[in-house]
Formats: sequence, structure tokens, C-alpha cells
Amino acid sequence: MSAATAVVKGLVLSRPVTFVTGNAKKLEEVRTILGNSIPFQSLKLDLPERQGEPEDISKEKAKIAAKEVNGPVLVEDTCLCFNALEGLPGPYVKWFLQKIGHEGLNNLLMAYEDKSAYALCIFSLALGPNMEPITFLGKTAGKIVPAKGPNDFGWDPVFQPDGYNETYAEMPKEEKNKISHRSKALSLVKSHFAEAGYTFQTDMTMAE
Ligand SMILES: O=c1[nH]c(=O)c2ncn([C@@H]3O[C@H](COP(=O)(O)OP(=O)(O)OP(=O)(O)O)[C@@H](O)[C@H]3O)c2[nH]1
Ligand SMILES: [Mg+2]
Repeated sequence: MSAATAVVKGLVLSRPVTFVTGNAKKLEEVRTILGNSIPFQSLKLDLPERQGEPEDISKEKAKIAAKEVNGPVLVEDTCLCFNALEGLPGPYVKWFLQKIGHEGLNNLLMAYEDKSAYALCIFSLALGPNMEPITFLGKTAGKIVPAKGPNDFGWDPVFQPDGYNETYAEMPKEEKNKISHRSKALSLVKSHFAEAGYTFQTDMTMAE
């Protein structure tokens, strides 16, 4: 990538925004959804995550990432929330998935008639190491079903969005990207960039 300077309403950023994640599938979706709308680069880093409310977890990740990168960063935290369980496993779904898998996630709801759930994505943008992160939330409602479809991304096979007979995993990627928690949050990120009037040098291209 060529050296580039981003100008933010009088504020000059010496670097483009770095999307920091340890998750290749997230990055793939973010790339597809953002296209060329926001120039960004990415950094593969598994950030430490505090416990607590999803928005605080996401903000904290952004603060840590901005220190690591020493520049503007975008991060996200994704939750899968079961209504019968007051929003759990929520931000801890990664560990639930690793330990008990898709069947275990279904079994958590065995005692409940209510299988409704929502996928929540919270992006946090920090313009620099000492800047308070701005958050963008995207939420998609659905229900938890026995696993259906390809098993290439997390809990996609057990989440069936409202209005569909297919799980996220069964849908064409373009369809998921139209309705997903991630695309809703990213459309707010895009609006923010448009409204803030951030401008970037024209020779800036997306890079790893
Ligand atoms: O089926 C899915 N469809 C999705 O759209 C999706 N987005 C995230 N996930 C999974 O949910 C957990 C979030 O945890 P998470 O936000 O901490 O992510 P992560 O630790 O993998 O990456 P990051 O924190 O480095 O960005 C992790 O297990 C992710 O694999 C998804 N699963
Ligand atoms: Mg994580």
C-alpha cells in the first residue's frame, strides 16, 4: 500500500483505518460488504476480550487495537443471543461453540419453547490510541434450529433468520450479506464515514 493520509474534517489521520480481527471469515464478509466504500487495511490479531456487556467489550477491543496499531482502527464483536436465556450466550458464544458445538447450542434451549434468538454485531471505530470509540450496532432476529447447511462459519448452520426457511449457512453468501447483523452494522459505519466527510487519497487501495 502506498503511504496515504486520511483527512477527517480538519483532523488528519496519518494512516488508513485498520480492521483488526483474528477471524478470517469475518474479514471476508467485511471485505465483501464494504467493497470500495471505505478504504481499509486489515490486521490479523486475536485481541483480548473483557467480560461484560457487548458494547463495552467491543469498545475495549477498539481501545486495545488502537494502541497496538497506533492509529485508527475498526473492530467488531459478535454475539448470538437466546431470548429464553436473557441474551446468553451472547458475547461468549465463541467458547460455547468450541465446547458444546451446534448440538449443544440447541440443547441449551431444550427446556424452553421459545427458540428465538438474535445475532448482534457491534463495530467500534477508534480514530487513534486515545480516542473514545464510536459504536455501530446491527441486529438480525431469528431462531435456533438443528444444524443445516455447510459448516464453514461459526454458528451460521443453527441460526435461521426470521422470514426464511434457510439458515445463514444454507443461504447464498450474497443473501446473508443483505440481511445479516454484520451488514446492518456496516451500513451504519458507511453512513458515518459519509457524514463525517472523511476523505482519503485517491491512490489508496485495500490491502492485507
Ligand atoms: O456463524 C457465524 N456467523 C457470523 O456471522 C459470525 N460472526 C462471528 N461469529 C462467531 O461468533 C463468535 C464471535 O466472537 P468474536 O466476535 O469475539 O469473534 P472472533 O474472536 O472469532 O474474532 P475477533 O474477536 O478477533 O474479531 C466467534 O466464534 C465467531 O466465529 C459468527 N458465526
Ligand atoms: Mg474474539
